[in-house]
Amino acid sequence: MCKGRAKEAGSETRRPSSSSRAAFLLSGIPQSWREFRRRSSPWSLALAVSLCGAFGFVELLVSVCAGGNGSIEAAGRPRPDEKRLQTVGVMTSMAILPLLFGCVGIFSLFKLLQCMWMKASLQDAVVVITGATSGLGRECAKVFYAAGAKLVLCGRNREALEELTKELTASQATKVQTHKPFTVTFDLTDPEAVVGATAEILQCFGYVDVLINNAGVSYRGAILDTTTDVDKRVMETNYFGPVALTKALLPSMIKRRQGHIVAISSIQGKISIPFRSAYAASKHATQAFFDCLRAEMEQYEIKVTIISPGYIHTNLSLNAITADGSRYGVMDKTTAQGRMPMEVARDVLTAVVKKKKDVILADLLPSLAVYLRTLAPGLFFSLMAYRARREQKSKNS
Ligand SMILES: NC(=O)C1=CN([C@@H]2O[C@H](COP(=O)(O)OP(=O)(O)OC[C@H]3O[C@@H](n4cnc5c(N)ncnc54)[C@H](OP(=O)(O)O)[C@@H]3O)[C@@H](O)[C@H]2O)C=CC1
Ligand SMILES: CCCCCCCCCCCCCCCC(=O)OCC(=O)COP(=O)(O)O
Repeated sequence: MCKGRAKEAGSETRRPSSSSRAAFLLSGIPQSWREFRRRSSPWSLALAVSLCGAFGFVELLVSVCAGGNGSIEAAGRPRPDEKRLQTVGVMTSMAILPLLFGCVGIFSLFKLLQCMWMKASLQDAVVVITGATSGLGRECAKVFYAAGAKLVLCGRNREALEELTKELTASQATKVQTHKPFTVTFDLTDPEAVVGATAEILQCFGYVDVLINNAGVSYRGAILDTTTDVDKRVMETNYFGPVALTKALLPSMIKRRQGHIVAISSIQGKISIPFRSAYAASKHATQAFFDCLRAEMEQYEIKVTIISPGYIHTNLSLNAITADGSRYGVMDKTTAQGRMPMEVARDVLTAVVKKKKDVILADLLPSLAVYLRTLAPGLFFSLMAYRARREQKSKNS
């Protein structure tokens, strides 16, 4: 793609006509800035800013050493401490800008290096993503694909997985070497299917480096109205399925003494809110299981990351199941106002690369709620009871 892009840009600018040159000159600062940014790599920008800072700083030192002495001498014979004070004053007032430039430049260079290193560590890594047909899983597929990972995309809907594969291989917006993803279709609630799928997954590349347990379903309902079948279905999808898949893939990871298991949990794996009993229970169980797994797997050098996002703008509420097992089918306001799944997927990638153990990806209020639950449980429970009464009232009216 980079080659393709360079060609396009080259063909546009190789022989600019006088009218296009004039148009470029007249197009104003915003367009020129955009053009400048398009043509210059972030590396050269960061380097330029650092050099500006370094150059400014050196020039300042020279001028203070040379010019500073002259002016002080011309003004008579100042006392040595007066001279020192003047020099320090000039230095501090004039050094701020170049220092700032230097710091920004060095910070940008550091960030770019970090970004490069992060992406490089995923080059050719075998990454399995469950629930890749939709929402966060789909966006994870895009960011890991763009980082050069060898993907195994899992889901229940074969066509959706094939469509995603086509979309990924058609997009070439990456400089790294990419790989055509494999797809494995299975239902996480079917234990036999999970066993079969594990064999298929291992056949794709022979091993797995990263398993992202992302697939999940949410739930809306009052405990008193909810059938146990519904509780089981949510637990099977969000807990027993991912646990079975993880256990089935672990022996091959242990053999290689290498592997990384990721569980996409939820803020609701840390706090429970009313009318989400089955969902919150499944996510609390996820948190507990993968915390235990992390401890047990350390000796085999297998990493475990639990990610607990707040609301994300996906189909989760639409696909949620209700007390009687039917599809909820409503895009909740909280979901619609959630973070963009692409942003969250990037944070997932960062957490994987940095081998984080436990990550909360939520706004301030849900994050504070987690602390409130621990530090002042009584207050938290009262708030949740109030919330339950309020929601019940609005449902009844
Ligand atoms: N959206 C949000 O606000 C938040 C989401 N999360 C978590 O993020 C994860 C992804 O959800 P999100 O993208 O939001 O929701 P979506 O409903 O958009 O995606 C859910 C994915 O899970 C798959 N899935 C559901 N049931 C099964 C099953 N029985 N077997 C196999 N695959 C299944 C779906 O596949 P299919 O196409 O077959 O239905 C789909 O790909 C979930 O674990 C969710 O709990 C966490 C916090 C907040
Ligand atoms: C010190 C002051 C603290 C104030 C805390 C007040 C408590 C406010 C309660 C906030 C509750 C936040 C709930 C967040 C839930 C969430 O983010 O869930 C993520 C999901 O998994 C979404 O699934 P759903 O199906 O429920 O849409």
